[in-house]
Amino acid sequence: MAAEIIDGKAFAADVRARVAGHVAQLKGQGITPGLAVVLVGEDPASEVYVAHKHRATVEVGMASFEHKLPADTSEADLFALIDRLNADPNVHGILCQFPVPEHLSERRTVARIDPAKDVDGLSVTNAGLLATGERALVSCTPLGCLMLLRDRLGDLSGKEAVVVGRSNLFGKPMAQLLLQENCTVTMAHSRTQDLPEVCRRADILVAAVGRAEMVRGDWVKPGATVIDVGITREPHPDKPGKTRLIGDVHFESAAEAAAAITPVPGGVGPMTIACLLANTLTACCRAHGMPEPEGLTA
Ligand SMILES: NC(=O)C1=CN([C@@H]2O[C@H](COP(=O)(O)OP(=O)(O)OC[C@H]3O[C@@H](n4cnc5c(N)ncnc54)[C@H](OP(=O)(O)O)[C@@H]3O)[C@@H](O)[C@H]2O)C=CC1
Ligand SMILES: Nc1nc(=O)c2c([nH]1)NC[C@@H]1CN(c3ccc(C(=O)N[C@@H](CCC(=O)O)C(=O)O)cc3)C=[N+]21
Repeated sequence: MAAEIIDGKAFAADVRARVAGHVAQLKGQGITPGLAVVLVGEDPASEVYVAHKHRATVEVGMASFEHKLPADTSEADLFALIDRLNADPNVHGILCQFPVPEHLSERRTVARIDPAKDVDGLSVTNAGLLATGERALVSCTPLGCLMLLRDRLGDLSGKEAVVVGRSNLFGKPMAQLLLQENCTVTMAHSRTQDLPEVCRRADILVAAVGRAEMVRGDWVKPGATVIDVGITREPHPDKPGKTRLIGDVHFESAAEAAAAITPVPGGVGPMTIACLLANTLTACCRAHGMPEPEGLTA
């Protein structure tokens, strides 16, 4: 294997430590950043993520507000909670865990959240601010990927970047961030013709599709940096009853060609939660008219 493995877990720990330092300072001034996480229904995977987020929030010294609502919660009741959180000065960030039950709409839910507290960066306002190059709250996973890329490559100007996947949560904001860094950006998706050939152009290859091991080693340009965002959970081949996580990239073969690659787990995933905390800190600083934390925004 040739590639260096990008340790997202260690990098995320560093981000969280930096966030904790800022939080301690703010607390000295009587301000405690607060994050509210809303979970509707009882999806087991979501429960695990929400528990992770709660622990990480408390660990950096922030206030964590967890709101678990039953699966049959009406839109009116969900919106009433969001309205209360929007108005609560102790809450600086609001995240509604997705997916929400069928009878609710993610789009309408996101639209209800005050854009200044939209730490997922999903609102039309934040997406528009990012696209026009203005100060936004940026979706946590792309922000985490950008931090890893800057750390590894420094200046990204002129690099060929290919983003596979075009979701509002990841692909689109990732492409916007790379464009802002002066990359030449290609967005690929399910209708892209000859995806392997498109991927082979990339100095920076980012895969966020949700198809286990789709990106093969011969899709990777020698020396490229490969960021694997995809997460597929499947039964563990050796441990009955257990599951394991698989990325969108076939790790062994891609690592032969790449100069650097993120693993799954331990790559992008931990950065998502670290950046959620960073965004909450950023939203808190903005709410109080204070300077933003350096190195923790886009
Ligand atoms: N590590 C982390 O923190 C996070 C991980 N994820 C993971 O990233 C993955 C993507 O998430 P998300 O963006 O929300 O997913 P979506 O399902 O919203 O989007 C998937 C994208 O992949 C494209 N796609 C599907 N099949 C193919 C194919 N055969 N070839 C090329 N492109 C294809 C789709 O194209 P089209 O638009 O044409 O349908 C779509 O744009 C998932 O595995 C998810 O679990 C997501 C968020 C955070
Ligand atoms: N409103 C909303 N915003 C999100 O950002 C959001 C969401 N809903 N719903 C679900 C997806 C998925 N997601 C992940 C977060 C952390 C890890 C993570 O920490 N992964 C670890 C492994 C964790 C494990 O072992 O299960 C890793 O890759 O190393 C993964 C995925 C955020 N999402």
